[in-house]
Amino acid sequence: MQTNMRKEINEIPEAAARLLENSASAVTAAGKALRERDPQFFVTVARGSSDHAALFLKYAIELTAGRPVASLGPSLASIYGAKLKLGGAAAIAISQSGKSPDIVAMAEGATKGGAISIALTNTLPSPLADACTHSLDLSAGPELSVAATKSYVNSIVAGLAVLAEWTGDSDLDRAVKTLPEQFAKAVALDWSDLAGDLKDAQSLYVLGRGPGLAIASEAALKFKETSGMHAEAYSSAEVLHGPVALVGPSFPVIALAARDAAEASVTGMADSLADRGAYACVTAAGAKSARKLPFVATGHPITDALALIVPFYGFVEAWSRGKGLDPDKPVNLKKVTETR
Ligand SMILES: O=P(O)(O)OC[C@H]1O[C@](O)(CO)[C@@H](O)[C@@H]1O
Repeated sequence: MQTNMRKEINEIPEAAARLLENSASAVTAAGKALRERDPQFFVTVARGSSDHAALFLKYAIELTAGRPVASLGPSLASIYGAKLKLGGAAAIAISQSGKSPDIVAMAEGATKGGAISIALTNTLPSPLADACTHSLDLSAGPELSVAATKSYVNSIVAGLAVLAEWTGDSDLDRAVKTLPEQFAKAVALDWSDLAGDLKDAQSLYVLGRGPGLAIASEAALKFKETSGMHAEAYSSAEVLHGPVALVGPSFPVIALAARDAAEASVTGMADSLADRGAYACVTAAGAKSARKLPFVATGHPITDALALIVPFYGFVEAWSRGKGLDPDKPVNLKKVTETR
């Protein structure tokens, strides 16, 4: 019998298509509000997979719109009661459930502080949607597996749709609209060869750059959640500032290169680690020494990174089962994590 996680990975293409269809008017409204406000900077409010979606959108906004984006620690509002001055800013709050108290408190604080605030949530109505000036229904459908998959992908698709609408970036808009078909190709990719390569590892790094770092962060979290595998995400530049000392034959590296300006540097990093005797693999056709992982080239530098998570999800779900674990029920976790 298929796990819920596997079923939900298979649903990613249709969930993205449903989101794009259902959210058209909310995307238009949020884009219009951003054009009117012309925010000089953004803040994000999110935790876990949603925070990795926020990191992806941070790079996408900075690269596309040239506005800096900062991640807020929710304790600023929920514990410290800090009053942030966010006039002239926009806030993006992301949560599948829309109800973790600290996320809601921080989103409320951002709205009260003067930000135009956009909730990206799979649950409407929800306290998070109520706390924000705008909300978008992620339309991912019920997500029963504790490990988020389709809601993570749809959080990013929703944010990119708003970004394209706000900035009038027609290339990005076209790329977002083709995502359901790109995801359908990505669902069919097979990374199962990795299982044998990683079997002796106790720990590993997932590397990326730009939007790919957000995908690497999400992949590292999923290794921990579903497979009891210690994994950390690093920028392929940051890892050189110390952490690379741990890499070796039994401390592998998975490098997630997208077809963007960072492709050569991420691939070069994977090749140089492989040349030094480490196990390294990379999503790049031009890799010389690192093992090549298959990927879908979406034709747009930002959506290209997003498509990388789909075959990874498929791999990690199977790997978890192969270890005798249930990826739907990670140890010590519940579907809705409420923090304060
Ligand atoms: O101060 P808090 O609420 O514990 O949150 C800190 C965390 O919040 C984030 O900024 C967003 O989740 C993380 O990067 C950081 O670790």
